[in-house]
Amino acid sequence: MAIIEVTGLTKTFTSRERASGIASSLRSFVAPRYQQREAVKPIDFVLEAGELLAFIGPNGAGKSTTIKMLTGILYPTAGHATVLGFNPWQQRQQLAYAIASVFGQKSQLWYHLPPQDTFNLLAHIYELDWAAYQRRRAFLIDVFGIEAYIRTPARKLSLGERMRCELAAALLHQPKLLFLDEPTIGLDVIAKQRIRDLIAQLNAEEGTSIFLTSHDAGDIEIICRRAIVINHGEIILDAPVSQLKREYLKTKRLELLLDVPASSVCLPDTSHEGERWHFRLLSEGSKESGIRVLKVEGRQLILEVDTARSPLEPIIAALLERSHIQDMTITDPPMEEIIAAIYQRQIEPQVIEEVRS
Ligand SMILES: Nc1ncnc2c1ncn2[C@@H]1O[C@H](COP(=O)(O)OP(=O)(O)OP(=O)(O)O)[C@@H](O)[C@H]1O
Repeated sequence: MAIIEVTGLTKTFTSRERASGIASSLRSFVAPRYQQREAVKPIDFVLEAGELLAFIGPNGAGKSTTIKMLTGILYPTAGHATVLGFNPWQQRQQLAYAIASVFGQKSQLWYHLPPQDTFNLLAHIYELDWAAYQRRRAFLIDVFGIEAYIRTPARKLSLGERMRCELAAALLHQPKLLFLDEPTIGLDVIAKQRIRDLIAQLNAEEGTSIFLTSHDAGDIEIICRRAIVINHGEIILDAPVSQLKREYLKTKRLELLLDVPASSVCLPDTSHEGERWHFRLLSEGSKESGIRVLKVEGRQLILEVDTARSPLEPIIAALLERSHIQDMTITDPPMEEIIAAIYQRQIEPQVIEEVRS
């Protein structure tokens, strides 16, 4: 069953051009000039019940604008959408009882109140049956492991503790659809993993559909099954996350701080391409190993590893044979790079076709 149906949904913002200087300001006051920005071009998609969707794209792509239209905060310029059978901008109040949203960058807990008081307030706002609410609250406190924090004012909680409370608060009224905007931003590795596990558990046990936006490729890989990629207001890819992983999320970035000069443990091959060198892991690596050196500076070494061709463990083991690793981080490529790769992949066949014809 489809819970979100979007056809030709469009949003164009019109804003007044601001002039600098008194004369120009006066002129623009008398004869204002407007500029238009197409934040979301006509987009179409359907989300089925129980799906875990990543709605991703670089800064300014149109993600928040789309979410705002789907939650009834913004009127679209054109197009249609139904969310759980409601027209979001005409039936915003009814829709609010069936959905929830959690923003990593914006707390929805009352800042000076302990989460427990916020929970009680939300129970009144959502007009929940008090006995059912208490059972639900006890269940969420247990699942989210937040018993120790719910009597502490939200402002005194760590970001990870607060995010768990935010999620619990959003789920009190058992929404069928949860919008998550950067739910793990600023969290450490352990806290991120905890939030991701909880979201996956929620989907598996309660069938809650997830509409997630994030710049963290880890959120997308671990939580979601399907990804819609939006850029400049247009959907450029709608594919299973497994395909995205296979084709675009296959590299990891390995940043190391060694106790010896990085150049002494790696031998740049003579066949380097521009700024990027092929990497010979002394006797073990080769050009075909799927490893690229991105930076060799002092004791810092940054590698990009195609994990489908070269697992990380032997690389780390080989480096440990030659040096002590003082610090190490393993990250996913930035979202901007993933989008650039998607574009390149889409443009290449067109270019080949154009050259052929
Ligand atoms: N109220 C507004 N008035 C004018 N332009 C706006 C308004 N809100 C958003 N925009 C513009 O619309 C475009 C899309 O913005 P949007 O916030 O949807 O992007 P986003 O994908 O959510 O980006 P981010 O990842 O940075 O949050 C941007 O160019 C932005 O400047």
